[in-house]
Amino acid sequence: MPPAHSESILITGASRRLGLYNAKKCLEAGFHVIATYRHRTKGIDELEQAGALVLPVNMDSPEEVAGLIAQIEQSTSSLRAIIHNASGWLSDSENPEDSEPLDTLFRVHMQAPWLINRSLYPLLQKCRGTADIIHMTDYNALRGSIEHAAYAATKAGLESLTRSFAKMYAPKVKVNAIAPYLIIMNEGDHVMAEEGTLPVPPMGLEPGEDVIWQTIDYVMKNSYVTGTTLSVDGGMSLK
Ligand SMILES: NC(=O)C1=CN([C@@H]2O[C@H](COP(=O)(O)OP(=O)(O)OC[C@H]3O[C@@H](n4cnc5c(N)ncnc54)[C@H](OP(=O)(O)O)[C@@H]3O)[C@@H](O)[C@H]2O)C=CC1
Ligand SMILES: Nc1nc2c(c(=O)[nH]1)N=C([C@H](O)[C@@H](O)CO)CN2
Repeated sequence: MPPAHSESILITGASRRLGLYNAKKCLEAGFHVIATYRHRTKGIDELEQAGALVLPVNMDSPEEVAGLIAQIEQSTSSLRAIIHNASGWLSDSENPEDSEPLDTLFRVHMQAPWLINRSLYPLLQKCRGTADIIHMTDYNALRGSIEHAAYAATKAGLESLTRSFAKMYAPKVKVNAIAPYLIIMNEGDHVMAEEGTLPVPPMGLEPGEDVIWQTIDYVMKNSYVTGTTLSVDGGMSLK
C-alpha cells in the first residue's frame, strides 16, 4: 500500500492500454490512485492488488457519474490530480437520422468531465500545493475526421473546456489537455498500416505509452503551464 499521507490521483478509464499504464505509473510515483473502469479486467485486478481504489462507472450515465463523485468524496479528503482518460473510440453511424455516437460521446468526453471537475474542485483545492486536471484529447480534435466526426467534435469540446476550467480554477488548479496522435494502434490501424494508408509521423509510429506518462509528469511538475493543449504527435502537425 502507498504511504497513507500520499496524495490521491483520480484516473478514469484505467482498465486497459493508456489508462492502465498511467495508473500504474502514478502508483510507482508514490501517489494513491483512484482508478475507474467500466468492464473489470486483469489490469483492474492488478491495480487493486497494488493498493489502488478501483471504482466501476459508466461515464455515459450521469447518474452513475454522480454516484462515483459521492464515493470519491467519501474516500479522500483531497485530490492532487484528475486525469480524464475514459473515452469511446466509436465510428459515426451510417443512419443520417441517428444521433449516435454523438450523444454517447458528448456524455463520456464532455458531460462526465464537466460534472466531475465541478463537483470535485473542492477536493482539488485542499491539495497541499497546486493541483492538476488533465484532459486526454486528440491530434484530430480540431482537424475533424471523416469516419469519427462525433469523436473528434466531442474531443474538441473537451479541449475548449480545458481553457474554460483553466480560467476558472487558476491559480490553485492547473488545467491542460494532452493531444496524442497514434500512440497505440488498434484493430483498424493495423489494417491501414498493412495497406500503407496510415499516415506516418516524422518520428514514426507507436512510440509507446511512456510518452504520455512523460507528458503527465511534466505537466504536474510545471507550476506555470495551464490552459494549454500539449501535442504528442511525433511531428504529424509538420506534414
Ligand atoms: N491510443 C491512441 O493512440 C490514442 C489515444 N487517445 C486518447 O487517449 C486516451 C486513452 O486511449 P486508449 O488507451 O487507446 O483508449 P481505449 O479506447 O483503449 O480505452 C479507453 C478507456 O475508456 C473506458 N471507457 C470507454 N467508454 C467508457 C464509458 N462509457 N464509461 C466508462 N469508461 C469508458 C474504457 O473502458 P472499457 O474497457 O470498460 O470500455 C477504457 O478503459 C483516450 O482518451 C483516447 O481518446 C488519443 C489519441 C490517440
Ligand atoms: N478511446 C480511444 N481513442 C482513440 C483510440 C483508441 O483506441 N481509443 N485510438 C486512436 C488512434 O489514434 C487511432 O486509432 C486513430 O486511427 C485515437 N483515439
